[in-house]
Formats: sequence, structure tokens, C-alpha cells
Amino acid sequence: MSDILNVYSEIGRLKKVMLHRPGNEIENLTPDLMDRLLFDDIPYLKVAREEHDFFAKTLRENGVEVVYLEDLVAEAIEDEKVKEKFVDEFIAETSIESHRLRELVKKYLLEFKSNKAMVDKMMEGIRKEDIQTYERVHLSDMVGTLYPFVVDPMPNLYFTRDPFSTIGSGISLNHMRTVTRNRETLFSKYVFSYHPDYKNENIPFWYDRDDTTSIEGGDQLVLSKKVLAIGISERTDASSVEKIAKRIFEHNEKFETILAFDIPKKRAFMHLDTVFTMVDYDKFTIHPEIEGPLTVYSIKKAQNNEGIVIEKEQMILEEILAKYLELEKVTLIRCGGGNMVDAGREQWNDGSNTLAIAPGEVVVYSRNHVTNKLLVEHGIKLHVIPSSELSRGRGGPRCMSMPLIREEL
Ligand SMILES: NC(=[NH2+])NCCC[C@H](N)C(=O)O
Repeated sequence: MSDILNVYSEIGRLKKVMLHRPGNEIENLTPDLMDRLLFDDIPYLKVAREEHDFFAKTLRENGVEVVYLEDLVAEAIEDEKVKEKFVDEFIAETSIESHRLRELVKKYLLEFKSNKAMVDKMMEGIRKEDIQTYERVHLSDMVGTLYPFVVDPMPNLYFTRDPFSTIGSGISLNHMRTVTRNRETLFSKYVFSYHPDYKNENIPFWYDRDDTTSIEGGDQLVLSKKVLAIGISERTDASSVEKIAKRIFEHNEKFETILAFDIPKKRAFMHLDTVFTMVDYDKFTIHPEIEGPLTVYSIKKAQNNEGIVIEKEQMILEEILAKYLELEKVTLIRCGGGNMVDAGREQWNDGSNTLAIAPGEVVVYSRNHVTNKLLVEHGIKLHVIPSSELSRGRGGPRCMSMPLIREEL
């Protein structure tokens, strides 16, 4: 067992988790940008931070070590050469075409007093006036006159679940569906390649951001040390699931079966974890709207150890889960209690997106009171966090956290 990265379940007691405290990137969201940057509204940063701090405090009070992405990145680039390479790669992935402007942005970033301040700025985005005040240049001849940014903000960073995920003792460094979220994965790349805690650990990468088909962390669930579930969704391609399956099997990780959940491709259900999360050994939340269209495929290592075998599962979901998790019975707890109106409303605000911190113990958003009551009736212990602003980004407690270490069950 690795004590650096260890995630062999969705529910084992959470020991260490990575978060990102919402930063000024949220103050750079504009109505014109919302669609492309995957938001439905503009959160009020001050309150979003209060809510997020409450989330982090809840985790700490329950024995979880909380680390922040922005700190890990700053620590990973202590070496000047690594730092410069990081800045170069970051700039290469922006839409800046002018060589002169690239040089200027590089100089601007490298002059920040601390690595942390520089990283915060990279996440926040760079407005034209930032560069103009820094150096008296006229930028309008270099970039589109009306567009206010030299470098776009990355408002989705507080959903640390998605750019990479810990699977077993390795990492899936994801290739994201959209340009805006793919930029985020550069931060994870530097953490796992250069941070002192990780750089000499030979961490296996099950997926790489340079892969061409997309897969996102919200679709990657570790159901047990034998079983993974991966969504085929708006964000994750079927071919990525096959690719990652082959790599995990080749490496002889403990996992034996990957259940591919083919779910409807739609904004509200962007990832599997927006409609399905594990809350206890034998209990799951589910959004009733996906139960009809859902198809599950099982992927296993081929007998001769060459390649994989894919089969379409014929049973209903409860039975499929019971079979692979070797349980007698599995209970699905329906978002909104199965009432169409409550289910639709609460799923939209991540009623079925829970973060388990121990078996039968989960963090949930306060606003989803219908689903929360049902969870309690099923004997689940809830840690309720405020949710007015954070939920505007379309992600809940599971989306906002990336477990690094869980106790084995
Ligand atoms: N694991 C999740 N469900 N993450 C939710 C991410 C939400 C984010 N606005 C996006 O569209 O990418």
C-alpha cells in the first residue's frame, strides 16, 4: 500500500484531500463568457469562499488533511528551471499569438513576488489592463480590441475532482473535453511530476493530458478494490474508457472489472457523479431520470491476458452492482425521492453528488432537503454545508474534492 496515493474505494475513511479555494477567477466571469467557461450564473465570491471554508473546516474537523491545489503547484515549481518551463507551457496554451505579447506576459508572471501569487494570477486570468498598467503598451493592435482578457480565467478550478483523479496508487491525468478545462490539467501535471512529495515516487499515470480522447474525473468512480465505474458521458468518450482499462490491467493494479456506465449526453448530467454516487458499502444515490436510458458494460482482462473483453450487462443496476461488489443486496436512494419535480430541481443543484468521508457518512449541500431527508431515513450520517453560491458552477461536494488517501476498507 502506498502512503502517498491510496484510493481503493469511494467510501473508505478520507485521510487526505485536495481542494481549491475559489479565487479571483470567479470575479472574471462575465455573462458573455459563462457559456464557454461552463457556468450558468456568476457566484458571489465572498460568500462562495465562506461556503468553501465551511466545507474545508467540516473535512478537517472529521480528521481529513486538506491540501490546496494552489499551494502544491507553488511548491512544485521551486526550482527556477521548472518554474520557467511551467510558465512557457502555460503561455503556449493560451490563445495569445503575438510573440511580443507572449514575452511580455512571461516577464509579467515571472516578476510576481512569490510562486503562490504567480499561480493565483495564472488561475485568475489576465485582463488587458493588468498588462497595460504593468508596462505602458498599447495592446489593441495585438489582441482583439473588444475582448477584455489577454489570458482567460479558469473559474472551474474549484471542481478539483475533474482534471485528474487518484485511482488505486496511480493518477489519471485527464484530457478534458473543453479547452477551458484542459488548461487546468497543467497544474496537476506539475504537481505529480515535480512536487517533492510525488516526484520521486514513480507514480503510474493511467491517462495523460496529451491523450487525444477525453475523460474527466467526475466520470471516474472507485467502487471497490476490484471494481471501477467510469461514465461514458457528455465529457468522457467510450474509447478513453477502453484505453484506461488496458493500462490499468497491464500494470496489474488490483482492479478486475471496469463498469462503463453509458449515460445520456446532456449538460445537467455532464459526469456520472452528477447522477450517481456511493454513500455506503451497499447504498448509492441515483437520479431517477437516468435509470431508463442507462446501459452498463463490463470490461475485463482477456483470459490470455491480451487485451480486454467487453460485455453488455443485461440485469438491472441494483443487480449488476450487487454481483460485482459481491453483496446480497444494493439499495439505490433516489434523488428527490423519485418525484419528478424534486428530482429535477435537486439533481440540477447536485442532490445526488455526495462526498463520502467514511462508510455511511457523507457531505451534502443544504439546499437539497428532499434528498437529504431520504438519506437520513436510510441511516446515512450527513455533514451539511451551505450551498447558495458554490452550486452555481454546477458541482457539489464530490466535484469540489479530490481524495489523495483513503483508509482501506
Ligand atoms: N465532477 C463534477 N460533476 N464536476 C462538475 C463540474 C462543473 C463545471 N462547471 C463543468 O462544467 O465542468
